Amino acid sequence: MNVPERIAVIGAGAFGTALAAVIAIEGRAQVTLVGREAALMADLASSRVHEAALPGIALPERLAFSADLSVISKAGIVLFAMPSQAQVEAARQYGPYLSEDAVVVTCAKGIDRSSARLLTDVLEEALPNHAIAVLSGPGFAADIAGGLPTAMAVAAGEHAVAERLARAISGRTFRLYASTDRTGVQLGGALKNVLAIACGIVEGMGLGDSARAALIARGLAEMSRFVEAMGGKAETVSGLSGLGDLVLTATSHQSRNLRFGISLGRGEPIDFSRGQLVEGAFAAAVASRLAEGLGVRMPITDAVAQVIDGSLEIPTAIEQLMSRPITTE
Ligand SMILES: NC(=O)C1=CN([C@@H]2O[C@H](COP(=O)(O)OP(=O)(O)OC[C@H]3O[C@@H](n4cnc5c(N)ncnc54)[C@H](OP(=O)(O)O)[C@@H]3O)[C@@H](O)[C@H]2O)C=CC1
Ligand SMILES: O=C(CO)COP(=O)(O)O
Repeated sequence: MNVPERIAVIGAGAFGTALAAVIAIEGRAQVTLVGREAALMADLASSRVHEAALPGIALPERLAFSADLSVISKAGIVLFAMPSQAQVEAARQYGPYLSEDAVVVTCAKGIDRSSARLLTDVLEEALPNHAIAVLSGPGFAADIAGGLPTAMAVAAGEHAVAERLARAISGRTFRLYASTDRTGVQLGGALKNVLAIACGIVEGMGLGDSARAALIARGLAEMSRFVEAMGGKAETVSGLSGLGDLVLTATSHQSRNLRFGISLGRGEPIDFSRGQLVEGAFAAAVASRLAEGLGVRMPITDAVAQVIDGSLEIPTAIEQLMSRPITTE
């Protein structure tokens, strides 16, 4: 008889809670959602609803909640579901509690800003004795937790590890595809957020759906160039964590990145105090800098980075994008 996997999901925000819930509901793995606020975890255990992160969605009875870090040491699979810029700190905080053979899976969509390195690289350096994987792809936390059909990719250095993760985490409504392209899978998630901001700007300015489609197609082209230059595979970009997530995030108002772009395009003040995480606002500048160093053209990402840092006005950005030299596709 197979022993059920023990899985710890660290980070009790929208995505961590959704992942923990969708894995727990299958009953094949023992899942604990680990948050850093003991009072919240106790409340979740009794109410079975995370009103702040996933309002109105019932969390399964089988899901355990804890703020006690010792539960991490019982897990063979540990998901890091906190934002990108908190992942390095998380490795420091939770590394000492990991069991010897635990696989760590980053579920964030971004690039480490302070080091300008991939999340899997910084995690590997911080946790050298652990296999580091990445889970990314199209899927809003509310859809996943609500039991709507969703599919994502999980990539590890070794195919057997990626397959083990895909089997342990997938269920009837949430399906994972195994990959060994960690670079492609994580950059797909990081870059689609930047492109979703660009699509939001276009929507906020009322430039039309044709402009959005052009941005998606040209954005995908620059994403492919960048992923290949960083050592990933162009074919990953045409999969779930590339085209799939780009189409979702660039078109759905559920996306925080798209909504952020819409506010920029309308010239509305941006209120970060509402606690809305906009990963693309962090990734734009670092991707743009990395691309420049690699000699890769990323005009849309560059423009988003400059609009966010205030060095480029939106009308000028659009004029620049439209007046680039005529080239082949
Ligand atoms: N929401 C979604 O639909 C999806 C999100 N993602 C990705 O998942 C990541 C997280 O996003 P999301 O869940 O939406 O964000 P939220 O803002 O909803 O939640 C982030 C959570 O991370 C917690 N956190 C931050 N730092 C730490 C830490 N050091 N240790 C433990 N917990 C920590 C926060 O805790 P506290 O409240 O205590 O600050 C908060 O609960 C992002 O990279 C996002 O791109 C991926 C797919 C879908
Ligand atoms: O990554 C997501 C869906 O796949 C969530 O997108 P936002 O972070 O823009 O809300």
